[in-house]
Amino acid sequence: MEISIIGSGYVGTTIAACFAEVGHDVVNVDIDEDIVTSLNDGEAPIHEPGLDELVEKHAGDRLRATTDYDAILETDATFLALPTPSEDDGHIDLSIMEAGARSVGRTLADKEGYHVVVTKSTVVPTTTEEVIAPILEEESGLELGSDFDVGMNPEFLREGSAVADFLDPDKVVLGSQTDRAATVLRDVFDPLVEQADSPPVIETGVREAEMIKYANNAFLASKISLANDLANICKEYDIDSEEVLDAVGLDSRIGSAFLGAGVGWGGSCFPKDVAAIVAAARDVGYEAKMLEAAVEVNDRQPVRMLDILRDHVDPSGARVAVLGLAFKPGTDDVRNSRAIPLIDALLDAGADVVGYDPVATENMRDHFPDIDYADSAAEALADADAALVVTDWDEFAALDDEFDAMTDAVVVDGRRIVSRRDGIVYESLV
Ligand SMILES: NC(=O)c1ccc[n+]([C@@H]2O[C@H](COP(=O)([O-])OP(=O)(O)OC[C@H]3O[C@@H](n4cnc5c(N)ncnc54)[C@H](O)[C@@H]3O)[C@@H](O)[C@H]2O)c1
Ligand SMILES: O=c1ccn([C@@H]2O[C@H](COP(=O)(O)OP(=O)(O)O[C@H]3O[C@H](CO)[C@@H](O)[C@H](O)[C@H]3O)[C@@H](O)[C@H]2O)c(=O)[nH]1
Repeated sequence: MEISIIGSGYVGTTIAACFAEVGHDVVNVDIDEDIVTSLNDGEAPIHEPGLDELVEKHAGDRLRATTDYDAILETDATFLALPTPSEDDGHIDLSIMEAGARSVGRTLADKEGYHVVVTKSTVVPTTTEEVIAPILEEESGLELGSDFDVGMNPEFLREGSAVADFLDPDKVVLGSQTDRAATVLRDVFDPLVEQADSPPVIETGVREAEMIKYANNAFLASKISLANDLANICKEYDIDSEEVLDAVGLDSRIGSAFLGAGVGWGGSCFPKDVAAIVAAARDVGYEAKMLEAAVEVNDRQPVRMLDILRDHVDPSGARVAVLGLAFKPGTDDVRNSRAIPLIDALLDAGADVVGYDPVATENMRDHFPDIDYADSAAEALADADAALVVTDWDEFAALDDEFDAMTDAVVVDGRRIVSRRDGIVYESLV
């Protein structure tokens, strides 16, 4: 099939390369010339394991990129993989989606034959039908339901394992309003589903597909917050929370995934998506109490971490090493990293902060240009009065003699990853 994808970031590039891998002809449309050039040169514009190989393999053949929206005219379906950030009050900001839909609509005015426009981005329920579809109709002059249809196909990939997640999904969700659109979506996903050993395919309505994505992320984020709530209780009783949560996870009704207690969830999705569905629910008259509590628990974890630090060291004037700046290991992404509220609070308290991350230092410099950055964990720890471990990079598990170079070896571990205990003041957050 001929597929066009609007937006070539984490999601757009990954799905383009993977669709090409399963045999489709794909064109990426992005407003960023550098991204387009990089893709056409066979280089992935983002860092994801396995993506470089796929882009190199298919660029110039089944995969190409352009800034020209006219490219969508030669395709059967267009996926919108554009950002859906948060407004200050947590509501979803649809301005980029609306701009993309306007460009697609204007272009489709020249389309001969049927077309399906599929929302791939995470959008609150009714957005595709009540915001995107009317823009497409207005700009194209075409009729929804006969000249074209809309669909919704939420994405569940994780950063750091995006290619593997997309090619081998737990499920595929296809939301459509008409049989004709459902057939096109099925044709797009059939080759992927076949090679992925037939994961469940959920054919549903458009707003149901939109809601499944939020329910998924809200559930996972809440599961972590519940684990953190329970782990905080364990801490007060001096009970090993890992032992408790490992045992709880063995119940097949609960499962062990996403019970990793610690300093909480960050990243480009959980915080904005939980905030967006809470705000959307409020707009339709529902107070999402559980989700509000999940956010509250998450916001409190960094505060608890600093309280533990204060039990041992006065941060004012102290040199504090922050180990781990990325929102999770395996990525250089620092969006909503738990390191950000921690560093903010340390600076407010008058600490002298030195950060270290194996790959995310340059991205964190944009947030905190004035703190020190070390080239290794050893360098960060040298002469520090305390260390906060924020990201569970494997290399932090192996730290040992490096702690001996600290002035006061106070270590507060936000991810229960450090194994050294002797000769240091070690406190786990949970
Ligand atoms: N990142 C993830 O892990 C992930 C996973 C699942 C779902 N999502 C959702 O997917 C959507 C996209 O997220 P992302 O992380 O890929 O975003 P991103 O910021 O990495 O990429 C978006 C791309 O869109 C381009 N763009 C912006 N305006 C454009 C326009 N008018 N026309 C063409 N291109 C334009 C940008 O240049 C950029 O390359 C969001 O709704 C997000 O919530 C993200
Ligand atoms: O047991 C756990 C698991 C994760 N985290 C934290 O949770 C955050 C998110 O981690 P993860 O879900 O692995 O990364 P993302 O790439 O943000 O992926 C999430 O967000 C994506 C965008 O919507 C979805 O597609 C994915 O399914 C969903 O897992 C990170 O800060 C992790 O440190 C924990 O604290 N404990």
